[in-house]
Amino acid sequence: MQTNTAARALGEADHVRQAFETSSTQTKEVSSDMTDEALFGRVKQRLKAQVGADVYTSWFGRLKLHSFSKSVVRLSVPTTFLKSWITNRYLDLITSIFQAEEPGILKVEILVRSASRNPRPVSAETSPQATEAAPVATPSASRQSASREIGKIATFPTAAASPRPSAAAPLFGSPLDSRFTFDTYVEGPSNRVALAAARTIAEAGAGAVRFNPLFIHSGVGLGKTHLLQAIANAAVSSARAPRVVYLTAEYFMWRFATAIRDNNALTLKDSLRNIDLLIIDDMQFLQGKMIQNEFCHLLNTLLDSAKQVVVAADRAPWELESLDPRVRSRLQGGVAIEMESPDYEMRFEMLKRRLEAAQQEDASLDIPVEILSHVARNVANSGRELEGAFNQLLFRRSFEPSLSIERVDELLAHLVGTGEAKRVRIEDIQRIVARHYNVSRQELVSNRRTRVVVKPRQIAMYLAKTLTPRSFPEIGRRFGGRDHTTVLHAVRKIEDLISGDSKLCHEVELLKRLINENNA
Ligand SMILES: Nc1ncnc2c1ncn2[C@@H]1O[C@H](COP(=O)(O)OP(=O)(O)OP(=O)(O)O)[C@@H](O)[C@H]1O
Repeated sequence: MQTNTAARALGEADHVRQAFETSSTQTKEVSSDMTDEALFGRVKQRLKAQVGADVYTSWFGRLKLHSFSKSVVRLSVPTTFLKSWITNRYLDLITSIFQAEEPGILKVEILVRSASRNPRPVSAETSPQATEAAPVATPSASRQSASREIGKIATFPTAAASPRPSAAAPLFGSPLDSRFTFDTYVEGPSNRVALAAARTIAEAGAGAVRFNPLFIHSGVGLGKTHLLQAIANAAVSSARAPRVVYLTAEYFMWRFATAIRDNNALTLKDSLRNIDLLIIDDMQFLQGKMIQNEFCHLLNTLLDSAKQVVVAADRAPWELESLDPRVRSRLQGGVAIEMESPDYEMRFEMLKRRLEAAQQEDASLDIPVEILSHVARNVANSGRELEGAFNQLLFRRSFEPSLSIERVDELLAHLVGTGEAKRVRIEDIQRIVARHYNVSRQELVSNRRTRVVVKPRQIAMYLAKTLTPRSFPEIGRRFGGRDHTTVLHAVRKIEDLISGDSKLCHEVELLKRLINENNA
């Protein structure tokens, strides 16, 4: 019985399995005489012919070829939103076009450009040896380096960074990084509620379920993994010794696909049902009908037997459109908490703590407080960028002992450039759209429902979603306290209109240009 199920599952989960076997799969090599760009050019032509010029311009105009290795093609786009939009709606089509052009291609991946351009710098704190000691078989390094997982040291060890394993380990799953604890987590207004919920769960005894599931969401690099691992680290080292499993969604998929292939899915399912605390990171990456089905069963079993589940993703549960509706609905049944960007005080504190940790290993290390403060003021996007800035400074100071503020600016220009000052702001979008349609910004965020205001408002919401990393609820708040479903509706409506109305499509493209120029 298990064999039959597994055989069926194997067929359905094939794409997942293949994704994780890039290094060992015997696949036909892509012909060497074919230039990658030429192939990509042909794929774009076919794609345009299939979806029409307007849709193509709206969604694929900024699609670029990132890399081409054996059977995997990686494409890049500038925003997470575009990535998820294209992945959810067009990835199958793009894959089939690539395969029609070149049958050796097994998989197409979409990456977010900024993440692939700025891999996390090698930390002074990481040891190269540790990268050799991956505790479990892992997906190929090439997949990791190309994915948004860059810098996620606590999940899959990569060549760029590796975790410091915890002394206490969870049952199985992704390794925990011992540095990701509540003690090293900086608290502030943007994460206070999430942190309180996380502490409560880590401290609760078995069965003392409070918020179930707890769903934490935020933009990239804002501390979700750190918080999730802090829960796991605290729980596994507590006297109660609950059975804890921490997994990224990708690791969950890989474990399942491997278990199905090896005919031991039942054992895996049994071991997962017998736990006290399940923590899943990067939920947005859970794919595949069969795998989602298995996840749904697991979720139901754990929730129904009052076992705690904690999930994190880069967006709210109701925005996880690629998820099976049953999974989404169970995830929505708990408590969802959004974390926002850290403020200056939090950023300064994060840098200070990093310096203190580095000084414990080398007391001679020092970075003047005015430089820390300057960096905290200017590198404003995320904890990950701050970490990159800090490592850069530490590295530089070993051979440039007296760094001036100007030199710091020079060294960190790439990070400052992506900071809040240069990021597209919702206020600018509202101002530019309002001016274009001859309405006031106040009207855009007001309750007025006349046609002359509704359409520009919907366009502004659509642009806010496509040009900024803000979530639907956050955009709703910035548009006069509207509900997230109103924003979702506006984005869908404008997308539909654009695909059938070339005049509107040009208008929106023009607005995008104006906003980007304003921001240049
Ligand atoms: N509040 C915080 N206190 C201390 N460190 C933080 C905090 N927030 C983020 N960081 C640090 O920033 C880096 C990135 O954080 P983390 O990987 O947890 O982000 P994430 O939200 O999971 O990112 P992604 O969306 O890419 O999965 C980590 O080194 C983490 O320790």
